[in-house]
Amino acid sequence: MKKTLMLLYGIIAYAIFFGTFLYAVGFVSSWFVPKHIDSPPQSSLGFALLVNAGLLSLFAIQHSVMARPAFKRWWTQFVPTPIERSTYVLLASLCLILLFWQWQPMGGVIWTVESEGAATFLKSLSMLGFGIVLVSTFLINHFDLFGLRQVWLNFRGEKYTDLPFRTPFFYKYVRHPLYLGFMIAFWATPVMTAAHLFFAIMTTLYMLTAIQFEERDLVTHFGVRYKDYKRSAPMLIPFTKASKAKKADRETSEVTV
Ligand SMILES: C[S@@+](CC[C@H](N)C(=O)[O-])C[C@H]1O[C@@H](n2cnc3c(N)ncnc32)[C@H](O)[C@@H]1O
Repeated sequence: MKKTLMLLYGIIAYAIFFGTFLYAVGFVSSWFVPKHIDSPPQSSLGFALLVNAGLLSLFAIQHSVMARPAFKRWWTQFVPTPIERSTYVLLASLCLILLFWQWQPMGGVIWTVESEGAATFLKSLSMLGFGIVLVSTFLINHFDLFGLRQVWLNFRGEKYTDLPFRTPFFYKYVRHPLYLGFMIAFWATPVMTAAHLFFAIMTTLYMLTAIQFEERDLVTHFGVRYKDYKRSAPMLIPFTKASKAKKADRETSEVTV
């Protein structure tokens, strides 16, 4: 019974996540959804900046703090391990739903691309970005990232096994294709408003920070394989050299010699 309830919880959390992801596409692209990033402004610029910064920070803190191994060790004293990831996914979705609901549009256009061809190109690029995000989750393991694998294994009475280190497809070219996909999706727009620009800057800064924490954990978890990967694949921009990692490595070996 308990296992069935956990499976149900995982499925509901996943469904809420998936709906939130679809809404996010509409929210950022100002398509189809009742409230989007550039809905008509209702408050002063100062108030809007304050509220939006708060909403984005809440998501960033939830997403980063709850993903750290130390937090997970502490938290699983209270939350059963099989539903830890589903709960993380559910809380992240709730933070995003709050953001969509309370977002304060700002008005003010920073740039507009007049050419119809260029505008279509930018819109398509943004969709491609979201596509890269979705494909990347499947390259790592979509059902594990969103908690379904954990509740399914638990339901079947099977032991959870950690995901192996993998570098399929996009991961051969960059170490963080999922974040790169989001950056493309958020920056590629024919009409860049103040609200959209603020969203793009804040989320990009957040992802650049999150990468630092994530890579520290990945080096601890995968050891030398991830260190080698940092030397061979660039962080975000394909076909650039992973020079920073090389330099850091050189400095480490100079210190240890
Ligand atoms: C939300 S995903 C983002 C992955 C990556 N930062 C990206 O942008 O594509 C985060 C999870 O992916 C896992 N992960 C990241 N790179 C990986 C790799 N090369 N092989 C296996 N798991 C990986 C980490 O354990 C982390 O829990």
